[in-house]
Amino acid sequence: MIPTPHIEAKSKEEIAKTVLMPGDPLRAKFIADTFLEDVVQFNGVRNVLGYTGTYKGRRISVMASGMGMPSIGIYSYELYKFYEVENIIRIGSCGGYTADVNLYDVILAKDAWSESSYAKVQGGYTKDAIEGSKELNDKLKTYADELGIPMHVERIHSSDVFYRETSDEYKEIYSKHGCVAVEMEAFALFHNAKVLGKNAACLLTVSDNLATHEATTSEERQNAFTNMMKIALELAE
Ligand SMILES: O=P(O)(O)O[C@H]1O[C@H](CO)[C@@H](O)[C@H]1O
Ligand SMILES: O=c1cc[nH]c(=O)[nH]1
Repeated sequence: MIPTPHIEAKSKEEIAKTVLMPGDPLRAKFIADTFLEDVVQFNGVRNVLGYTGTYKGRRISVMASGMGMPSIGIYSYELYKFYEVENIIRIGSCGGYTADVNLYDVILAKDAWSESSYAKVQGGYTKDAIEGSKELNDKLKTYADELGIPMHVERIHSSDVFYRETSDEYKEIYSKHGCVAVEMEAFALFHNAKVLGKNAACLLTVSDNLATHEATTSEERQNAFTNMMKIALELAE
């Protein structure tokens, strides 16, 4: 089924086997403009921009996921299943749940904990946490070391809700479940990879902190999170 309802690339050859996936389409464009050569845009449907190019002479793609699990659920499923993509690395922003993670720190998700029904509804998976790919995570740890970029390797929270009516639940999610930060997509991405026999990882940059109330601007969230991008780009083949 190519093209798919949400991706207009006409053949699987237009997309590399490894895809970096930020939530923000303009972060995808920023990565293509800043780091890639010989860039070809393969998707513009709904302005969910996707590009393939080379990094240090090696091929890689970058495409946005949109925000939330339903959205990354669609894009990652179509990339894995119909375009035969093997590896998707989410590169997102996150909110810290503890003062131990500072603005701009990079976090590699060991696993994602969630209250979401995504995995149960999609494939009958009833546990509340899913691990990222060990193979991808080992490579990402090596690249972070080689680049001299410090990285936390921790459990994260994938939430369906950005704005909650009460503001203190994060304290229990941190103390009871061990999640050091919150984002909105990794649990669904890890689930899709698991059911389709593919690989997924998630690198995050701390954009704000619920414990300390510090925050970056929307412009910084789009353009300034380059450390996680450089680590992930090393996966180009
Ligand atoms: O910066 P991105 O990758 O979009 O990730 C985070 O930012 C969005 C919320 O502002 C959610 O998508 C969340 O997961
Ligand atoms: O999902 C997210 C992302 C960044 N910051 C948050 O508080 N939540």
